[in-house]
Amino acid sequence: MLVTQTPGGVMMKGGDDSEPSKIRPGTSRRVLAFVQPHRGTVLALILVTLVDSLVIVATPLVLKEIVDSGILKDDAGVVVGLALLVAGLALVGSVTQLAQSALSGRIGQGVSYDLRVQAFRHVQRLPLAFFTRTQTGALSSRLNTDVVMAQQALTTLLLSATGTLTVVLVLAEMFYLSWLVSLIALVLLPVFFLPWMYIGRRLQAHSRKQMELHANLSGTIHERFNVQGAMLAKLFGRPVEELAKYQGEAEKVREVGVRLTIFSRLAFILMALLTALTTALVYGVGGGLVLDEVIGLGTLVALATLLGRLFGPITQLSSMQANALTVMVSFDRIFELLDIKPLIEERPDAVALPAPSSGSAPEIRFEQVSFAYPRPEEVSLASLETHPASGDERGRAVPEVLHGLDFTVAPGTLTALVGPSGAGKTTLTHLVSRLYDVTSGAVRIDGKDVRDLTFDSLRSTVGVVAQDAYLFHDTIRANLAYARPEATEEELIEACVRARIWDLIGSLPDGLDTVVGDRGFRLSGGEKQRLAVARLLLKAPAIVVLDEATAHLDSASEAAVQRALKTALSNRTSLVIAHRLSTVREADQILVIDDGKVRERGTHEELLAAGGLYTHLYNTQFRKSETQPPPPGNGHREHVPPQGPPAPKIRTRGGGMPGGGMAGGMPGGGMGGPGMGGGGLRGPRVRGDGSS
Ligand SMILES: Nc1ncnc2c1ncn2[C@@H]1O[C@H](COP(=O)(O)OP(=O)(O)OP(=O)(O)O)[C@@H](O)[C@H]1O
Repeated sequence: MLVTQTPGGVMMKGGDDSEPSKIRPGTSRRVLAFVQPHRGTVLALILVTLVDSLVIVATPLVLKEIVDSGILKDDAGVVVGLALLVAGLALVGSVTQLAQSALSGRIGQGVSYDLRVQAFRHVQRLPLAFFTRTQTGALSSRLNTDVVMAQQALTTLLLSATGTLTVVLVLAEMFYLSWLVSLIALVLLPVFFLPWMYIGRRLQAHSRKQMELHANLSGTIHERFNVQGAMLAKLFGRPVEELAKYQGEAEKVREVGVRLTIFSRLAFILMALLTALTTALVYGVGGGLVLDEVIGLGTLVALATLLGRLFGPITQLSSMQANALTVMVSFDRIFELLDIKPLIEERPDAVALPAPSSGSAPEIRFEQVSFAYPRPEEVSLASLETHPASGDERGRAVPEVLHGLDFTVAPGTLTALVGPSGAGKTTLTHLVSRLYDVTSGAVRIDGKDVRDLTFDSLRSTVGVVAQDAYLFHDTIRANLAYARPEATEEELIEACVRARIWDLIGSLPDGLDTVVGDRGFRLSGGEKQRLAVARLLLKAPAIVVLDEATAHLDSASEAAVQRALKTALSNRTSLVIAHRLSTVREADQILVIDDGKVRERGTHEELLAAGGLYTHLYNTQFRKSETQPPPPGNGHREHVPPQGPPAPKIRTRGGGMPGGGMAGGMPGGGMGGPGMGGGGLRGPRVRGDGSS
């Protein structure tokens, strides 16, 4: 282990094939803070080691007495009595050794548990921007490999530190018995010490390398063999090249594994050889001293026994420095993660948003909102990015994506966002749920800046349905209950009925207990979105942010999704990134976003009449999204009522009836199916519907 002092800390290089790591100042203090809660166990470990060391030094003394006072004096009683004592000491020694392992394990595992939990809690608090830059494999390696390394090195370090006590006591006893034989016994130690140090370093470097390689392998498997990765690889991948790359990595694992085995065995052989050679030397020289009657036979036996207990702890001492540095490096890599400041935090004086009174919905207000995505160095670690932002990028100013947005979404109304790709629509919606915070200006809900609200109240007020709904690899029930764990079976079913997905779930052999597959891939796009709507309905937020699916669903599925969404949006304030004509026609307000600004605003008719960017978008995008009448439902798809002529646009106030029957959640009712107007998202609005 090469250690260099640098102005900013200590550099450690663990061998040719391991990267040098810089330990930042203050790391040892932080490591000690983690050990501090376990100081009682550390004390117990020291006490147990003391008992063990006493047993180790007592046994040779008893053996000496067996020889000198028993065997040489022909006293069978002494021989038997002392032999029983040796057996008793051996038993005590076994118990203390077991206790030593248990205690050092408890400390090491306890510290790694604290570290793991603290790191997980911290990563949970990091903003979305962190996850957009970080490679999951690198993060999981930091949370697993480094924690394991820290734990293993800390456990070994504790054992070797307490082992010092044994070395001191054994050496003291050896010199007390015969300083001459003891000196001779230690003569070979320096010869073996250097190879030992070398082997220790290689062992450590190789085991670190092996952990990194395993992390790489599991990263590759995770990326290539999740359902989306597998699909991409099947469609575009080059299996031969990919296999060759994997083989290359697996080969490195094999090579490092072989070297690890050889070096571990070498360490063992070296130690056995040293003990054997020293024993030979001690008997050779000590035997002569016995013949010359300088020392007694019992003393020689005691010395030879002590030798066997000396080299183990000495070997551990030789790797103490390396272990201490591994502890520091591993901890420091986790501290680095813990030191990323969560950009988006709940203020200490945050207030809960009062729940809207029944039948009312909150207002959303964007007040001169400008936004730039955070700079890489504010949100992530270069070492966790697959292709770390270059030094240039990390220092550079980031361009503003949204500029001075100023608009209001009135309570209970639907605002549709339209605009060219990359205009900033998704970014804008992220500011409502605080996935990002504004750079200047404010987003307010019922007059309150979202940054002043508690996370809990914001989460329960704002519900989001993304374009590609994410589902955990779990049962439908677990995925739904994620929104509201306390939901009853009846509530789950009701949400599914209202989201137009119960027909499907009810027809599955396992019903709600069906596993949806990785990321919900066993469901169609439309089914997944309806499941996401059911999840939203269970959560029952007062504000809905929705990104309409652009993917082409078949028309029956499309109709079902539209009607599910209609239920989801009724009586709620909604901000919808619109991709369908039916949605923009139904919207109370359309905001045309272009280059991060609101270019035009108004209703569908007003904007068409103005003949600006909206008219262009209408001609190029929305007209195309008009859906054809759906075919009759089948098997998995729910029944869709026959399509009538496009229904006139119906506006209702105060929960009026026409066409808005969907809000009640009854399948099949509604505004005459999907398509222009009739398939719109609007259910009955309670208030604030100000259009003609
Ligand atoms: N995480 C991010 N970090 C940095 N820039 C981003 C990030 N996400 C989006 N951008 C940039 O912000 C701008 C607005 O993107 P946004 O996704 O909001 O557009 P959009 O209008 O929703 O587009 P689309 O309709 O194609 O989804 C784009 O220039 C995009 O490249």
